[in-house]
Amino acid sequence: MSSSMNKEALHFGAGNIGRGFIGALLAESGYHVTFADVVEKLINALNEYHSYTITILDVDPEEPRKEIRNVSGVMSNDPVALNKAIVDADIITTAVGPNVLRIIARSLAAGITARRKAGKEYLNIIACENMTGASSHLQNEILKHITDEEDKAYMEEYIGFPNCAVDRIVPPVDQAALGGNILSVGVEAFFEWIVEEPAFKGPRPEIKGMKLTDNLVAYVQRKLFTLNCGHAITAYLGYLKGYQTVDQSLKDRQIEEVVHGAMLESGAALCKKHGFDFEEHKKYIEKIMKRFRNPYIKDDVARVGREPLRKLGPADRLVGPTKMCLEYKLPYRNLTKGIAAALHYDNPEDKQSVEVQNKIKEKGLESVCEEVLQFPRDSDVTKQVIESYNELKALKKQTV
Ligand SMILES: NC(=O)C1=CN([C@@H]2O[C@H](COP(=O)(O)OP(=O)(O)OC[C@H]3O[C@@H](n4cnc5c(N)ncnc54)[C@H](O)[C@@H]3O)[C@@H](O)[C@H]2O)C=CC1
Ligand SMILES: O=P(O)(O)OC[C@H]1O[C@](O)(CO)[C@@H](O)[C@@H]1O
Repeated sequence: MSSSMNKEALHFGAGNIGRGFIGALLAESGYHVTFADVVEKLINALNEYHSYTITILDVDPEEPRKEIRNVSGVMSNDPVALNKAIVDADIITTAVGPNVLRIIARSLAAGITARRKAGKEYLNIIACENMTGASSHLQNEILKHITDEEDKAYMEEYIGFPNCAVDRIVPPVDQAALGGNILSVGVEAFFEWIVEEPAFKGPRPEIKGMKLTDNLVAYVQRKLFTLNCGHAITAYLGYLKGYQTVDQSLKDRQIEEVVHGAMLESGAALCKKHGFDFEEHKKYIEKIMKRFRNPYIKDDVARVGREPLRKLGPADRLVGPTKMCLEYKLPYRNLTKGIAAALHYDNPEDKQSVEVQNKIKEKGLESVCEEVLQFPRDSDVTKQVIESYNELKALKKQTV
């Protein structure tokens, strides 16, 4: 560690979660936070103001605004400055999106070599993304760039990659309406950051709001298969019916029923798999429904539904819980409706949506179920998805 008075954190991704959640917790825990990003105006603003404002978008927040101080920025594509930040860091976190982890891995590999040469010891790198095993994935990507045996041994001994679950809704906001600047961010009051304790190397960092667990997979799946699952289904059904935001979509009883039903279905499987108490889990679902309805958060269905190809992946928020239901022979009718709605998601501004639509046109729905969802042809689950897909065609015609 640099010194107990001057702890250094490097956070990749000065976006919504970076500024509104993880970077903020690190700064509030006494770290100087360097944000690495590719957006020059964000980095310039961080280096000009060294602070920014967080507004809590919620009913009666205890503290409506917070000033986050002791922050700066570095361009992620400036190898010299970034390398120095990696060498100086006591902790590194990311919130860049799962697809970008592969890109930052090269710089992290170079930084790890530089740390070894500088005689630095323990470092933990925590990827805070909506993805199961994001830090392990980053570790594998970094290892692809580490060829020197000494570096490999050093990484094994000194660099930890604890996986985590991150939960806080941080949508893009109208920064002018918040009375702020380009760095201003609006967040819901709720947050949960749960990190895999056994994977840390060296002393555990003390970070306000970070909870440690030795059963991380259970918490990642609980969050991904409940909050993100329900959120995605709301977004895809909402888009199909012509709604703009999550809260508008949930005022539609038809949508609300499917979303709630899907979360109960995934919940039954999660309780079987991980031993959560079902009554407690139902309360968790109700709290999430309340968070989705937060009138102060205008979350665009296009943001929540972004990148449907990723969201339709076999371990992700829609297919993942459906497979879990299949494993325990539990019903999954609402989940397949959600999958079908995602397969209908036709937004020309979203590259992955265009890709999915083209695949369906070129190869047919059944092949897409096999290739993307990895459901066997002729299986009951594929039949249910196709049936729901055809039912939703009618819904599409009665757009509001
Ligand atoms: N916004 C939310 O409510 C939540 C998001 N997440 C997850 O957090 C991650 C980030 O999401 P958001 O903050 O919403 O996205 P965002 O788009 O607001 O932020 C991502 C940031 O990463 C930056 N970036 C892209 N390439 C980069 C690179 N090579 N080096 C450094 N920075 C780079 C972008 O310029 C952007 O500022 C995603 O994995 C998301 O699933 C998780 C929980 C909540
Ligand atoms: O960030 P992703 O994985 O694209 O998905 C969006 C989801 O992530 C969140 O931004 C945070 O969990 C939710 O608001 C939403 O369900």
